[in-house]
Amino acid sequence: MVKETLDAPYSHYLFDAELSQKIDRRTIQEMEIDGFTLMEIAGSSAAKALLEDEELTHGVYLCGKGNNAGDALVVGRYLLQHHVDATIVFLSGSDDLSADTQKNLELLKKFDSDDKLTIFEEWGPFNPPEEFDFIIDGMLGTGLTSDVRGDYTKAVEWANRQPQPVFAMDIPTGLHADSGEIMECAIEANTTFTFGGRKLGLYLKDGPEKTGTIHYCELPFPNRFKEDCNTYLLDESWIQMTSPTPGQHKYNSGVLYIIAGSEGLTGAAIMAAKSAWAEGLGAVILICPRGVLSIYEQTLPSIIKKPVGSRNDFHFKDEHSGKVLEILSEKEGALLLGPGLGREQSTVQFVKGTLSQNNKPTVIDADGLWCLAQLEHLPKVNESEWILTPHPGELNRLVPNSELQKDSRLQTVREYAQTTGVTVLAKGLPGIIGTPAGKCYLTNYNTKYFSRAGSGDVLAGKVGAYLAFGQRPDTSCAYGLLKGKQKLEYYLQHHQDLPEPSDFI
Ligand SMILES: NC(=O)C1=CN([C@@H]2O[C@H](COP(=O)(O)OP(=O)(O)OC[C@H]3O[C@@H](n4cnc5c(N)ncnc54)[C@H](O)[C@@H]3O)[C@@H](O)[C@H]2O)[C@@H](O)CC1
Ligand SMILES: [K+]
Repeated sequence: MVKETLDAPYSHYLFDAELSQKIDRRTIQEMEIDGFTLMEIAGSSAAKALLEDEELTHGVYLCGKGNNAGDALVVGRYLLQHHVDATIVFLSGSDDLSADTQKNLELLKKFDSDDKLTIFEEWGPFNPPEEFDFIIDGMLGTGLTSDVRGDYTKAVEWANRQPQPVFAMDIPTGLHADSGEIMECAIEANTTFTFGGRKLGLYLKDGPEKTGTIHYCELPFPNRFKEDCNTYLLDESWIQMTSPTPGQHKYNSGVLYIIAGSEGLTGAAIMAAKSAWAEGLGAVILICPRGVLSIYEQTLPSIIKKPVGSRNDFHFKDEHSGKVLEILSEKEGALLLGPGLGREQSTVQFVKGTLSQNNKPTVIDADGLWCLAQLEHLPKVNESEWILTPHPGELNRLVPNSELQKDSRLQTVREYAQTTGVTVLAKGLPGIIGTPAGKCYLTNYNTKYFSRAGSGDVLAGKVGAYLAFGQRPDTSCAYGLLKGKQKLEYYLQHHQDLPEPSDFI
């Protein structure tokens, strides 16, 4: 199986406000495409999409005084040409608009030949038209620098109360473009048209609750200006999962060793093993304490079982490391360690002893992560490739001082992956993959279904399977996440109730 790379298309690059502004500036200066032209392209693409999808008759345009308002005015002009009335409300007056926005206001007035345009210079006297069928949010975009206050708050609250759909320019007003944080209040958009590059804040924290459908509109930014970007959106539009070609001998198509399970926690090992096996591996080899072997004999007929220790061993102990390393050395392949290991001190020592002499590409999940958090250093052989799959609580335990960075899970994941040289798959909304090279990939779907006990074991099994097929760590994480999404969507299409973790296998 050819190793895939995770090269996102430019449409899936995620920009923070600084990068957006920098690329705008460079395009204007070095490409000599002026800001007015960029605004024209932004607004006209949003207008075109609106005209294709909606039957519109009258819009209320809420405008600030920056370029975000300019985008809204361009939309207004195009729609006016299609006989859609416009009521414009300026929240900070129209005296000191940005230059391109001012120019667009003049232009809009010239296009109004039959009194289809009404303008309010401030919020106070604004009187909504008797009938209107949509609202355009052009109040604040990437230029938001502080909490939303005063008339802006009133306008946001008014818009959110209306039954009519709200279409946001670039990013819903009040949502921070970098963090996805709500700055006191934020527009709840039905659709967000995001220009030139998707804004990070659309996908982080409160973002997904506020944006509605995200519509990306391209601007003529040269690709080379985007190379500073190091965060990308992961979705199935650009990652086609290649299925493995089964090898001639069954061990040719991938071997995954699993070190998991202890008394009372054998379910985790069973879920992980079944999940990995379902991906079509040549062999899944479950290494277990001999005391729990009989449970697996009954439940995992297709899985090879390799017990260690005595019949009285119900969890992994320090002294099992030697035998386990011997088993691991028998075949090429990958390793998944962690689900259901338990938290005995002797297990922590076992994990340390085993990992410090293991060269296999390795996924570490659940109790495996708990054990790592008890150790002063990661017991990692220098060149070995590791994937850690923490949920938010596990991430906090793993990363020293992560309290300080609690506000930015993205930053925590990026820094941890870079400084430790491991790939991190952080579960949560969004799911984040962080690579040793400092790149991050975000998911854009709701992962709440995966937080039920058992789902993490299934995900770890999938990620381990792709690693065993020879995929790179970042690609293995992406495949695991997207496989989960596919299974979830299929389940929700065919059932009324919530999926069980086993439905993701
Ligand atoms: N060439 C460009 O720069 C392009 C910019 N575009 C649009 O322009 C936007 C960025 O424009 P700007 O940089 O002018 O910024 P904005 O239009 O987002 O807002 C900036 C203005 O809002 C004020 N402001 C900031 N925080 C506030 C708050 N909490 N309450 C009230 N007022 C506040 C600022 O003082 C400033 O006057 C993008 O989001 C995008 O919509 C697009 O037209 C594409 C091209
Ligand atoms: K906006």
